[in-house]
Amino acid sequence: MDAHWLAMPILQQLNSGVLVLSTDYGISFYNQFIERRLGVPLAEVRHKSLFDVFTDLPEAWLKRKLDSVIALNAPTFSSWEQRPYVLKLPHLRPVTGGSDYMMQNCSMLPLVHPHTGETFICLLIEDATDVSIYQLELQRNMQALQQANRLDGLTRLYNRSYWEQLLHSEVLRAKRYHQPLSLILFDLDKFKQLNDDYGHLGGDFVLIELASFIQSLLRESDFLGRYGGEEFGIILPNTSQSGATEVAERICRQVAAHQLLFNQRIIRATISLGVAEFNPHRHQEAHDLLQCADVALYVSKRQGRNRSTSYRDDLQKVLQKVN
Ligand SMILES: Nc1nc2c(ncn2[C@@H]2O[C@H](COP(=O)(O)OP(=O)(O)OP(=O)(O)O)[C@@H](O)[C@H]2O)c(=O)[nH]1
Repeated sequence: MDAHWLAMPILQQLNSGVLVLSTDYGISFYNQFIERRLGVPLAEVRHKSLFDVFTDLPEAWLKRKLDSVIALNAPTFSSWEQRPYVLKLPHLRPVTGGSDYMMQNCSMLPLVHPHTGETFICLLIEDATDVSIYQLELQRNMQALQQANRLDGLTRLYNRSYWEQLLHSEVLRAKRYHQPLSLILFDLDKFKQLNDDYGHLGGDFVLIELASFIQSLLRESDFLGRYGGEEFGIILPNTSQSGATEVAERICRQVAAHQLLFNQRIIRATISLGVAEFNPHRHQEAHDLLQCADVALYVSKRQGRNRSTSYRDDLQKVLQKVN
């Protein structure tokens, strides 16, 4: 069977765009897929330059691509992920949730006329709008899920496992670049009593409010996380022990002065804090730093609470005295 008569109807019905160019970028043909979206009949633009008919074409990039198709006599491809579209065409969908223009995969193929030997370039335009929308939606969901996995459900601070990962990375960074790194651990004082006085909801309220209050006192480069029930940690990159001690004392004062209103009752909470600096000569890993901050926090508790203690080697002796 002679199949030539099939070509044109199929070309016109295709659910992809077909655009044929001469080597000087003149339009020789486009099918109905492109004609419908462009809104210009082919007869009006035949032989006109592609760059005069389609606005906003990436001219330099596209000319390089088209010239290479001719020079190498080999096809080339551009995906929507590299460049959202080549031809600026509407996507004809009522709702996309994304761009107003059709996302495109575009193949560029060399063609040679069988009788005249003349060379042409064919652009095959595949509508990738649906795929791009699903993919972007998927990426957004993945990011939201990843973010949710990192956060503590009650306070929306970093949860323990993610905060520990951050601490681990910061310890590696401090070791590698010889930068100071400090850690503050703090714990709400007499929180059991607070829960008894105001109920578990009152306790939760205090945790949520103090988390956001303390977050507001920190630099954006510090990492505040919920370490346990009413215990929290702050990683302070690029901060020496004296700097971290100042931060801890300021937080301690401001928390004690902060009034929380719960069910028309004023709650005053205090915290105890322990500060330690990473010491690359004595600490192997994050765990060693955590231990020092924990000892300092313990001393704050034993010495009466609502205070901050900086780690020193003789703290163990201090503890023995207090005990
Ligand atoms: N409301 C509430 N309470 C919590 C949460 N997590 C832990 N707690 C409570 O926090 C209290 C901690 O009590 P303790 O470890 O005895 O310490 P404390 O009463 O704060 O005493 P000190 O730490 O010695 O000042 C316990 O009663 C826990 O039930 C939470 O998410 N919400």
